[in-house]
Amino acid sequence: MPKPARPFRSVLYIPGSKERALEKAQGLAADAIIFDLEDAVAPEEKARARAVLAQALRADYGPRARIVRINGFDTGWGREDAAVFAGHPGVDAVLIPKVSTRADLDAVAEIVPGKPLWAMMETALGMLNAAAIAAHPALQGMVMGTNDLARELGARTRADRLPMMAGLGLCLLAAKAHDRVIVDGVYNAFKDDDGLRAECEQGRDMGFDGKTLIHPLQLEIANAAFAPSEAELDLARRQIAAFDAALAEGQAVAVVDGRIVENLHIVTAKATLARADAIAGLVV
Ligand SMILES: CC(C)(COP(=O)(O)OP(=O)(O)OC[C@H]1O[C@@H](n2cnc3c(N)ncnc32)[C@H](O)[C@@H]1OP(=O)(O)O)[C@@H](O)C(=O)NCCC(=O)NCCSC(=O)C[C@H](O)C(=O)O
Ligand SMILES: [Mg+2]
Repeated sequence: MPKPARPFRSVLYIPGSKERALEKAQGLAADAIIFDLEDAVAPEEKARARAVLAQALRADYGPRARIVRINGFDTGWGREDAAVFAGHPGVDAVLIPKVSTRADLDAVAEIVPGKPLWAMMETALGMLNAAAIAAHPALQGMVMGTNDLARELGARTRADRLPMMAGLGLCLLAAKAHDRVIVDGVYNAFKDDDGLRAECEQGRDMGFDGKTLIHPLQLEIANAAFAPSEAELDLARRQIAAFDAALAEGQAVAVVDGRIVENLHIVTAKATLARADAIAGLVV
């Protein structure tokens, strides 16, 4: 499934059972919303949340991408979740939790034919199978589930996320190799702005498209971190101008700010400008 050109800087989870939050999200500056039926919904609330969400998704969420996280097929709810949202016009994609193998995607694709699939990458086996998962023809995006991954690894929370690096790296490589969207895991301390900012910057440096979030307070920081900065845009424009001038003189290399600029840097520069245009095109 080709990667959409739209931005995914901020991807906000909303429990499918919380009517007030579902309504509030129609006015929030999130690039995408994950409507959650899995971990954020208590077992006794699962059936009600499914019905509430099916109704809520008839509302206008504007340009925000609408992704429904269903329960796993190893639970009593997953298949019914998939069936209810398969043909729902308010659903852009279905997110499958704890994807470990390509067969996990096949099972859901059978019930939601034609709907783009997203995969929660949060099991040790999923990390090892990331390339095969990313190659699935129905897959559009990957979401890091760093809480579940930490649990499986028995890892401790560290500000530098060292225990996560192998998994994050494997999934990034897989997503990039197959041109899929990939968004980073959540930052649990939702009132800690400095911690969130640092983790967003780290994710941006690594190449993630954006970050999953759990609270509206986190939107502004993620939107800023995953958008090109003014300095990046200025550099991109100057690189393109300098390279065009070099080409006009029969040269394949220009120099900007003491660094060489070749065709491959122009690809990045143009992608930076395109990302800014896509963000500007969002009216939220
Ligand atoms: C974390 C929360 C439980 C906090 O809830 P609450 O105490 O109600 O927050 P506030 O009072 O500060 O809320 C202020 C207003 O904002 C709205 N709100 C809160 N959260 C959201 C949200 N996520 N989306 C939209 N709107 C939201 C409230 O309704 C208030 O509105 P108003 O009444 O107008 O003032 C809560 O934020 C929450 O439930 N967050 C989501 C938790 C969640 O989805 N968890 C599951 C995903 S994380 C995960 O599973 C990752 C992965 O799988 C892994 O393994 O890592
Ligand atoms: Mg999880």
